[in-house]
Amino acid sequence: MVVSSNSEVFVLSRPHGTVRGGGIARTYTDVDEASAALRAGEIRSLTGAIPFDVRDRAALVAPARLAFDPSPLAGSAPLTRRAISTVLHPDADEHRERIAHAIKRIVAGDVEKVVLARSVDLLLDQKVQPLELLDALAGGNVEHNAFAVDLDAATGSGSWLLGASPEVLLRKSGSTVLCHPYAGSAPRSADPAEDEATAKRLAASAKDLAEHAFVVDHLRERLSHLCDDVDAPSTPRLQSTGEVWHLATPIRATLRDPSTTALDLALLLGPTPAVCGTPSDVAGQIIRDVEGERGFYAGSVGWCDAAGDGEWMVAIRCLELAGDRRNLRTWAGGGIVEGSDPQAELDETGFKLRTVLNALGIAELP
Ligand SMILES: C=C(O[C@H]1C=CC=C(C(=O)O)[C@@H]1O)C(=O)O
Repeated sequence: MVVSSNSEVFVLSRPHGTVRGGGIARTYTDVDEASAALRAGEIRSLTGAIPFDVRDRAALVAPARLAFDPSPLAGSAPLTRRAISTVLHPDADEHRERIAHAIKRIVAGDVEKVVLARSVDLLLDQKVQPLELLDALAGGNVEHNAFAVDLDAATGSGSWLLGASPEVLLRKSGSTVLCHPYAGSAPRSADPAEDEATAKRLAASAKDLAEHAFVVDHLRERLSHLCDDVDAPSTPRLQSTGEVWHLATPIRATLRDPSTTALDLALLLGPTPAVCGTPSDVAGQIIRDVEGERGFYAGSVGWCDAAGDGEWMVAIRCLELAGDRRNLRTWAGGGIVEGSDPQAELDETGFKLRTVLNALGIAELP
């Protein structure tokens, strides 16, 4: 489809700068078609979102303009919306049961890790505009990470995907590929001593280290198909957002063919076991059976230019804002491994949901 519009359709704010896509030269719902058009030089760049299940409709746009600003978004204070209706999918009891069942499948040897998520539908008391919410998300993130993607190419309903993901699926520049996977979580605390103790417990938690290792192993293996010198430290580092402590590993690799595009790398690497599981096919099937369609949650969001350079984030800590600008859905998931505890995993979805709720100014869910 060839369409035209002058407005902004994509913004990605990162500590090293902000990328904006404006105007629409072409839209693509098929990732392979988009990737082929980019490689054939038919389009100069691509921005947008890839769904969790790559067979679903993507929201990719060849923008009329792709602009780079060397600063992240300054961000704004949180908004002051209230939720006048809240629906949880599923409720707490059912989520614990789903986790207990997943642990049984792991013990039975069917799967090693599976990431189970739940979602929350909110109706806001007042409309919120996508770029206004983007600023609030950027303001609430310590590194000013935030993204906003117009999903209209896929949904035709004027919806947007917005979030403040800390997790870099990949950043590609020339022949260098950087990944920064996150897996393993604990809540931040307002009490500095407790916060530090929580972080230390996370860094030493055998269950979280195992959960993390599945992601690093997957990335090493997938990168080795296209890269030499895949380099990752053997022990993850602690990283924090305002709401969550995480285990994270910086990975660096060198492409054998520097013309490989960032979009093709995103398709090769994602969805990683940080959002799906191990083995990927079995975990993906369990997720589809248990949760149904995830849409763009746990897919990826990013951009790619004519040289194939670009950056893609894992689409977590995010929400889909409906065309009416008052209805939205947000998600949170957690990696389930053999040592997981259903109540602790349920609590983890609670503190991960805070990223989006804090930006909206919503204090508590029922
Ligand atoms: C799947 C999510 O987080 C992933 C990223 C970091 C830590 C995770 C964890 O500890 O389970 C998840 O793998 C989410 O926030 O919805």
